[in-house]
Amino acid sequence: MTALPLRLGVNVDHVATVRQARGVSYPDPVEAALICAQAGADSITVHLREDRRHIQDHDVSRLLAVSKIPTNLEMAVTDEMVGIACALKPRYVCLVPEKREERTTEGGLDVAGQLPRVREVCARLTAAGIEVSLFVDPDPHQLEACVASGAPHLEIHTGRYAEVEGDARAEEVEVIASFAKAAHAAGIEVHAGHGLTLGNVGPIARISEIVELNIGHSLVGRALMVGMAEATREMISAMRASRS
Ligand SMILES: CC(=O)[C@@H](O)[C@H](O)COP(=O)(O)O
Ligand SMILES: NCC(=O)COP(=O)(O)O
Repeated sequence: MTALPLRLGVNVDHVATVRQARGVSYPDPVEAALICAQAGADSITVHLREDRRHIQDHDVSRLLAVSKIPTNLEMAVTDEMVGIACALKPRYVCLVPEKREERTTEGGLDVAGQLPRVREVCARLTAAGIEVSLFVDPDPHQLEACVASGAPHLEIHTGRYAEVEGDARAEEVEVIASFAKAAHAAGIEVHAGHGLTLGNVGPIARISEIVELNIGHSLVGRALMVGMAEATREMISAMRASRS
């Protein structure tokens, strides 16, 4: 299959993590988002966690007011978050699982285990004009449920891929590639993200059915060394080099 274009969504959560460490007003994730857009990012991801450990409600509103590229709001499947999304109307919402005590998102959303609820939330968000994505592990059982949910997009959780090495990593690429192919064949737009870095993005960027990567922690870390614009440009180059 001819490779579809590959977009970069930059997740600016951890710019806010540095700000929240001191409870001050800087660094500003919205300012970072504008720099990423200028450097070629296609969208901005922010994860409004229930515990508000990094991104705050006002960050999402300010981002939506000033960003010229789409916002992808990651959020848990709760009534509070659905209310916020329906009021703010980002272009995209990605439904993710959340545990208060976790350091980061540990797995994909169990869509199959709560299909009626996910379907109802997808319908409410869609009625508000929002395109919904589901953050899932590359498990065929979850794909069936994603199709049944009515969500037009899904994002493959690449956390396991990022954690393992050697043969296990090569196997994980196979699992992700066949899941992406099946999801694309089922008419779902396929995204991927979590734990991706300049060093490991290549094999994932090479999967032709994946059209968007959402990358945050490693890119923000790299930006401490080279700046947000350069870190964004470096990632776009690495993605394009693997795609061609
Ligand atoms: C859902 C996901 O994979 C990322 O957005 C990640 O959750 C970033 O936020 P945290 O680092 O707070 O987990
Ligand atoms: N959905 C994944 C994301 O937005 C970024 O994850 P990470 O690069 O911060 O691990």
